[in-house]
Amino acid sequence: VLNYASVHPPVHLLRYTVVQDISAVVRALEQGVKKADVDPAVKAVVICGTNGTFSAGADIRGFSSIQAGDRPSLASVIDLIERSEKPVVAAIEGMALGGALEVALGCHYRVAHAQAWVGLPEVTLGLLPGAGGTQRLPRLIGVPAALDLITTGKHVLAAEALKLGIIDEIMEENTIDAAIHLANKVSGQPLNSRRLSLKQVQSLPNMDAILSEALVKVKKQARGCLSPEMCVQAVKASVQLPFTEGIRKERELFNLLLSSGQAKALQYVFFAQRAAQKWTTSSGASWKTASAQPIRKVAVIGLGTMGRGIVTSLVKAKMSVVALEQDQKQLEVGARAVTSLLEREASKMPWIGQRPDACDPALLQFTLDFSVLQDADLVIEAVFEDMALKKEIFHKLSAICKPGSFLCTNTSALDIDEIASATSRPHQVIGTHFFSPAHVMKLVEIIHGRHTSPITIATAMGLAKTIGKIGVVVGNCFGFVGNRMMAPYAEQAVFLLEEGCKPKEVDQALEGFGFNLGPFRMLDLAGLDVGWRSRKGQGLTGPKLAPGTPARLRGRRRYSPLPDLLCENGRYGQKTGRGWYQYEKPGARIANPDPWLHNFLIRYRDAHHIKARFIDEEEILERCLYTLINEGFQILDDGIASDPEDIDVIYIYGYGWPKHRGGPMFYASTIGLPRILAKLQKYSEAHPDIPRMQPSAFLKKLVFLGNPPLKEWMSHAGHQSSKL
Ligand SMILES: CC(C)(COP(=O)(O)OP(=O)(O)OC[C@H]1O[C@@H](n2cnc3c(N)ncnc32)[C@H](O)[C@@H]1OP(=O)(O)O)[C@@H](O)C(=O)NCCC(=O)NCCSC(=O)C[C@@H](O)CCCCCCCCCCCCC(=O)O
Ligand SMILES: NC(=O)c1ccc[n+]([C@@H]2O[C@H](COP(=O)([O-])OP(=O)(O)OC[C@H]3O[C@@H](n4cnc5c(N)ncnc54)[C@H](O)[C@@H]3O)[C@@H](O)[C@H]2O)c1
Repeated sequence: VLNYASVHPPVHLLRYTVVQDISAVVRALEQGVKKADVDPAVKAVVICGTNGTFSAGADIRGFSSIQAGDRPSLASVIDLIERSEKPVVAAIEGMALGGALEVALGCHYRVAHAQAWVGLPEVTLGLLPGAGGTQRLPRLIGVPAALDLITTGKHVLAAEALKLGIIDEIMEENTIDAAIHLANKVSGQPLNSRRLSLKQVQSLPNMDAILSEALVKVKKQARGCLSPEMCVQAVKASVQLPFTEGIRKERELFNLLLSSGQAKALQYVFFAQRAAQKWTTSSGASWKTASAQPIRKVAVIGLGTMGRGIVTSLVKAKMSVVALEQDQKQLEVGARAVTSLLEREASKMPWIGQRPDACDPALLQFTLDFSVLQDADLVIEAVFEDMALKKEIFHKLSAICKPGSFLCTNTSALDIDEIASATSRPHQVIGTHFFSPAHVMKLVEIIHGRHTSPITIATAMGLAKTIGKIGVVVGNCFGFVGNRMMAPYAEQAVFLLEEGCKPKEVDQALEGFGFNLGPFRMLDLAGLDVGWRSRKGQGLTGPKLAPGTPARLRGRRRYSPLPDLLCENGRYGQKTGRGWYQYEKPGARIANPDPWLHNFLIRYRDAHHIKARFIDEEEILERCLYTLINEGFQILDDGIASDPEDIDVIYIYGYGWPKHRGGPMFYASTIGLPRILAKLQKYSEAHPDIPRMQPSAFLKKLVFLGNPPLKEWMSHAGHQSSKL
């Protein structure tokens, strides 16, 4: 809320706070500007924020209550600012995001502190800059740069903003004084050349191509998310239409997005991600009371698929890292892989490559010697998914590492308590489950065992934040949250192959839904051997399987041996160049359908007397997604996740669930729980041997209670005390 307006004669200073209720600020800005306009003692106006911050833009929570016809609109007040006959200067400290940058674009001059940053992040909230930003920015900095900022929502620092022409001056200190000085200096000068609405967008010979290429690019990346495409359309309007008509088009597109379910979903994710940082446990420990210990040196054990990505993430965050392997050959392979990942990352971020301190080799040490781990503040184990091996390593670590060291495991599913039992410090043992590829994926599931201390949880969460990841605290059970839900999803995908689908058909349906990768491409990337090892560990296949067990049954449950058969044929996915697809060579990324696999599936169905049938996209989606969601309800009821938001954050940042669909639990709430229940009932009747299709008791209860909104679900959960 505009909380302070004081006169620094002859400059009128308008201050407003960080995140604003649009209507209150808009009203206050309107009054302030009008007052300054009519006061003959005022020669110029400076608009600034409080406490070193210009503004983070509109209050996102307020969007749900914006009514058509809300007056005065932010856009009209920005017009008022621009039309003012007295120069208006924006003094930007901290950040100017969204509507705040739009206010600054309405000002005649913009001065920023060197540490300030600006951006139009609306696209990430399922919207577009709705107060003239899509029309003024292209007029100020040209179409290509405006498209880049508006369609990605990226923030730029003052120096870059100056280069782009967004701001006029950078100050090392005292931005407001500098703005007042500038306002005094320009007072009385003509303002038309400073009014962006009067400017033409700079014409370019290849403008049509720029706009159509931008459209193709955003459509390809958006996976069904509408806002980037609408942003391009709005910028296109700035090129093709006069300012006022462009503004009308911007408003039309904004309203369309505002009323779309996608904007609601993306705004839900914004808050869910933040809520996930505020963890609590049933013992009363929480983010408020537990403080993270400083972590300077981290050791990573195992430089396979996951270890190398984890090391890369740590080095990128400038942490000192020791990486350990089991033998010289693996160490060399791992070291080469890390080096190449770091080089690739540096080439993606040239500004890092230019910094002399970037990826300092002194920060990274490769070793075969466990004793080097002695002074590590925190160790992350990423060896094979094998309980005996992990326990052996944790036993060793417990003896070698200094008493304060935290011991983390990257296990995908194994019991944290059992791993901790191999140490003399179970309170310092925790799961830090990174996702593949670990240098890219944002999620780390933080799994605490029965004895894990609050400080250990806080430290693991702190480490995740330091390296730019999103930690979500979950309870300990087989597969935790993400993989426990992934199991019925992947199981359905394989059952669909048995029944007649091809991997590509299943992947296409789920990629069409918006996933980064369909289940088979994802499994090939992660490595089929990881699941195989786990199934062998559980006695579902391999030497521990009781002789005479039918190939497609485990107990009375349907089982598909297809993934095991692939592994027995040496098909581990991308790493071996063959999996559910074929690849040009081991490690190559482009998945091509493999005739061998299709023939293999035909022979498999014949051998098991399965009659292939046509399965439509609706059935593929419902069976894969609704069984996953069903497990999510079970997880909530068991207290393994503390709320649906945590599950959604896990799925968006760990499994490539399309953000504009808000995560599986949010998606379920938009479909309606009665429909999910009815479909699960239908499929479980058709497949009584798939217990994971039987609707969870918690889902049934919520439907019985009248399908309450997601925010109320947990008040009906069955568990007495959270396992978290
Ligand atoms: C600001 C950040 C960079 C800070 O990051 P940091 O890591 O320091 O902290 P947190 O992220 O943890 O945040 C702390 C705390 O603050 C909450 N919060 C942050 N930003 C917002 C916000 N914008 N709104 C609400 N709450 C916010 C956050 O949730 C945390 O609290 P919590 O309790 O959850 O822990 C970072 O937070 C950040 O990036 N924020 C988002 C910034 C952003 O996206 N800004 C843009 C907002 S959208 C906008 O400005 C839209 C404009 O284009 C204006 C459009 C005007 C529309 C008017 C048109 C109406 C049309 C209606 C139809 C009428 C028809 C007619 O009249 O004709
Ligand atoms: N691959 C994935 O997508 C994925 C995702 C999340 C978690 N995980 C989990 O991460 C862990 C590692 O999986 P991965 O896919 O990286 O396996 P991987 O087979 O690619 O790599 C394991 C590495 O550990 C090394 N190793 C084995 N024993 C060792 C020892 N005694 N000392 C030092 N190094 C040793 C191996 O040489 C190998 O390089 C597993 O627990 C797995 O379940 C895997």
